[in-house]
Amino acid sequence: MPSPRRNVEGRPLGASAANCSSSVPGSPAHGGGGGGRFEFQALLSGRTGADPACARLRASESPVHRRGSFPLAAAGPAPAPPAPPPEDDRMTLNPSFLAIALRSLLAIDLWLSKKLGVCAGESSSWGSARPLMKLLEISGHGVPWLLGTLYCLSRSDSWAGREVLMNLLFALLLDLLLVAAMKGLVRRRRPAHNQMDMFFTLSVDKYSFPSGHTTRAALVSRFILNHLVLAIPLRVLVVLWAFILGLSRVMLGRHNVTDVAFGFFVGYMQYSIVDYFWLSPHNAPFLFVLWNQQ
Ligand SMILES: CC(C)=CCC/C(C)=C/CC/C(C)=C/CC/C(C)=C/COP(=O)(O)O
Repeated sequence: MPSPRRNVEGRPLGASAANCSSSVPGSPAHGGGGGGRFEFQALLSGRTGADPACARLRASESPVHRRGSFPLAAAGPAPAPPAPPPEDDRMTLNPSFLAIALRSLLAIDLWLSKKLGVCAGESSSWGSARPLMKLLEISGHGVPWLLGTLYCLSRSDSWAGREVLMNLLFALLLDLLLVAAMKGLVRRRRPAHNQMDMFFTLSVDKYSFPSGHTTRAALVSRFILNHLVLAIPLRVLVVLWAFILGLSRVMLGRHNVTDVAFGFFVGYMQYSIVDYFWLSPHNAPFLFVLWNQQ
């Protein structure tokens, strides 16, 4: 004897639902094999069927409604539960499409990051390039940038130079603060193939999203390009440095690709913040007077 149709929870489907001959692919009547498939197909086709009664029945089989878990094939005719309009369904189904897209992106991210992590260890395929990558790492570290800026500020004898350096210092501190906040909020672990042998880290640096080196590289390079008069080859070099530094984070196995991509975006936007709140002797005279008294 053929076994009755069952929904994904294994409960037998009511005859009324199974009999709804549907033009909607993926519906149980279409042989779609369950509410999940129907949900995805409905999402793609953007319609729930011509017959409102059938649409209501199919909607009641969708996982959204299954959560309420009322048995469709309970003995005897049960009154149909009040179903929300199909528009509501589409609104609640959309997030699962987003979840599928995000999960796929994450899977590609992890796969690509592992493939690109060719300097993650001495025995990796590009392990001999690891010392060079670590040198690049130091070139984008917060400590040399902060100490270098403070040193230049102490040696600067022009107001214009001091103004630029003061804003660079502000930019570097803002970057440290924002990246620490984001890492603490997202708490994404570094890739499994990373060796935690980084020079001078903060406690949040056990997390990887976004890459602090990359935000700094994007911020500092945009800052330099906007405030230093440089010959074209040097400008190209600055952009290349930022790009290679970002790439080296993935090659060293420190980060996934999305940490670095988002890091570039964050660093770029941080410069816009710094530019908007640009400190000058007019809007922050106390800073410049304080510095003059040193
Ligand atoms: C010197 C002044 C004015 C202030 C010091 C402020 C301070 C606490 C500086 C700490 C600098 C620091 C340790 C930065 C961490 C850099 C780092 C390892 C980031 C991680 O980068 P990621 O690309 O791996 O995310």
